Amino acid sequence: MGASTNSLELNPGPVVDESHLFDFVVKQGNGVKGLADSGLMSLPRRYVHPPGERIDRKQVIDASPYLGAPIDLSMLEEEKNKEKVMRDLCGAAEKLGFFQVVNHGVSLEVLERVKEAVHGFFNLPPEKKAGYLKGKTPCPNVFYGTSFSPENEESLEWKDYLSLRYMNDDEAMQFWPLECRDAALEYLKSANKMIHLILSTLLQGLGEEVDSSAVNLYDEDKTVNMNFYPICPNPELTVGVGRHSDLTAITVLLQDDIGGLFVKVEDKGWIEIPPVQGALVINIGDTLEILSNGRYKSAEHRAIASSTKDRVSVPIFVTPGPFTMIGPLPGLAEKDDKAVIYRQLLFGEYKNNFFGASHQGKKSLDFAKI
Ligand SMILES: O=C(O)CCC(=O)C(=O)O
Ligand SMILES: [Fe+2]
Repeated sequence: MGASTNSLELNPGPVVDESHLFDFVVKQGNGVKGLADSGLMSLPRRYVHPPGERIDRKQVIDASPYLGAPIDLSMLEEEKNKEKVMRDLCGAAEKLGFFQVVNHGVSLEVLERVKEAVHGFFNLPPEKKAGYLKGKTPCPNVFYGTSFSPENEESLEWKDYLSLRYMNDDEAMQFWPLECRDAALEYLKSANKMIHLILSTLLQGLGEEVDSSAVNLYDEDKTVNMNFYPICPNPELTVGVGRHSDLTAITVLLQDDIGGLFVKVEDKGWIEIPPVQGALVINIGDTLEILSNGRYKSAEHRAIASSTKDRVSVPIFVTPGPFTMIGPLPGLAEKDDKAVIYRQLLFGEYKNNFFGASHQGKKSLDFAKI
């Protein structure tokens, strides 16, 4: 390893100089990948999370009572099966807020290519990735980073990411890193139809007051994130991504075959979403919980790194544009015989608040509560 990529003196052991570590990982852009590559034997203290925040696999409960079989989306096009599939999708959104889908229109080849592209980008030399750090990146919709909000976090997360917000083809062709550009665009474009279909189905499930064309408002903005969780010396002491809910309407998540994604079942415990070859994970985000006045659940989830392999995941975050108002849809509270629990606010306000704090479970939703 050259001196330029490893300015950190890594004595194996849990304590390394704190400010030097932060500079090396966050500011210089070496990321946790840089730490992992430096031959670290044990987890630096800054990555150790309090015991209650760690994922103890022994405490994970059986998923089968809560997570159904992957839903076959092609059946939405068959008259005789349509009603049942709609009920399955809306039921999963109401109960767990997480489900898996198959026959979703994104081919296996596209899924494989995008996972490979994540490895391609994160295996670049650190100085190349650092060119995309916030403050250096030539395009504000394309940035590379580590953890979630390092400046606001007591304990850091064992994850690097590249965020690609789609505005138009010209911008993507010019600014998305070559190592992953085409694969990410192909993935996003082939997922668009499915995203629209799932969101319209979920909005229709909220009742006839909802005009299904409203879906265009809520899937206007899409960001592909490439998450990279390098091999970790002590994954049981840290988190890859801490307990959080997404700010989205829905998130489409591709995970690789390593596993390590956990979802909270309220009052019961945590289940693991098992990797299923060719399936995509869909989860409800805060926006849809707010629009549905709490009927659909934005589920708390988290992920863990592996001690033997680099793990990748590729979420597509589907959100309204910043100037779209979000709030419980008209008539819904009366229909569900419930009080109105969320206020009306601009999605942009919600987003600013969301990214201004560290991951703390579903606390993000408090900002929209009445
Ligand atoms: O890596 C995963 O499986 C989950 C990632 C995630 O929750 C996120 O990026 O919001
Ligand atoms: Fe998430």
